[in-house]
Amino acid sequence: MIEMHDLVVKYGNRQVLYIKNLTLKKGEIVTIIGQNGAGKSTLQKCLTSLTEYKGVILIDGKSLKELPARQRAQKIVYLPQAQSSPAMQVRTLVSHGRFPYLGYSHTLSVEDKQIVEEAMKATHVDLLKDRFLDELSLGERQRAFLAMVIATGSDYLLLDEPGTYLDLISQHELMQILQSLKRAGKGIVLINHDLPLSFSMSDQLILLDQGQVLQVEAPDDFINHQEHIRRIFHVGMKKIEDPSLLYQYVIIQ
Ligand SMILES: Nc1ncnc2c1ncn2[C@@H]1O[C@H](COP(=O)(O)OP(=O)(O)OP(=O)(O)O)[C@@H](O)[C@H]1O
Repeated sequence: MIEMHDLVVKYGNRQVLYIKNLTLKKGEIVTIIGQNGAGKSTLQKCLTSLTEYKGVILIDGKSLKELPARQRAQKIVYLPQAQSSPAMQVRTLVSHGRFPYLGYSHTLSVEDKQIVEEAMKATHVDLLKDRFLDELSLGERQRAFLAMVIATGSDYLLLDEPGTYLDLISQHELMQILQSLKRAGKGIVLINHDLPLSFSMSDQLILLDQGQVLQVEAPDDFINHQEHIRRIFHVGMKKIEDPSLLYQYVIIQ
């Protein structure tokens, strides 16, 4: 479980995040929604110590600030929205996911190699493993970074718009991968601007506005209390229980 108490982030004198209390659980997909600049990425960055913060973040009962880097990396991994493309092959990038587990020799064990292979298969980059990242399409590169994140085996995966650049089929496959990681007990924390998708695949939604949590509820409860959604996004949401629909939630006027 990730617990946050009195979390404050300031850039200069400007406070961009204040969270009184918030809990994220394992075995759930939680999506952070909100307008541009609401503080979604800042919240994810705090959880991996990429941004300085005041307050308390506990990961499975241990203070994030006191967790050694290696243990932190085994617990929690963050995939930002935009990545650079280091001059390396796909297989090398994905192997980096195993770094927190390597000994002094920095060599991958048979098990590490198997985990890397499985992660590449899951995101369909196994056929691209010898290719260099800067020679890949944006969607192929995104899938390679997702494979690296999966290869970490971390308990919590923080993904900022993981579907960016993915075609429709790859997006759908990504959702299935995330659902299976959730079933395996991982805590998945997403940022997503696609409301129907966020509502359809999440156990909980966190609505952020101007750096503060306005609402934390399951999608069906958001449907029943959607004043904040309407004010912020100027649209409403509706659930349509039709099994032929890919997403059971749609945007309405
Ligand atoms: N390094 C920084 N220095 C100063 N201000 C920053 C910095 N990073 C973010 N901010 C500001 O903090 C606020 C929250 O930014 P954040 O990136 O968390 O928003 P977001 O909800 O993820 O937005 P988006 O949907 O556009 O990605 C914004 O007002 C942004 O301008």
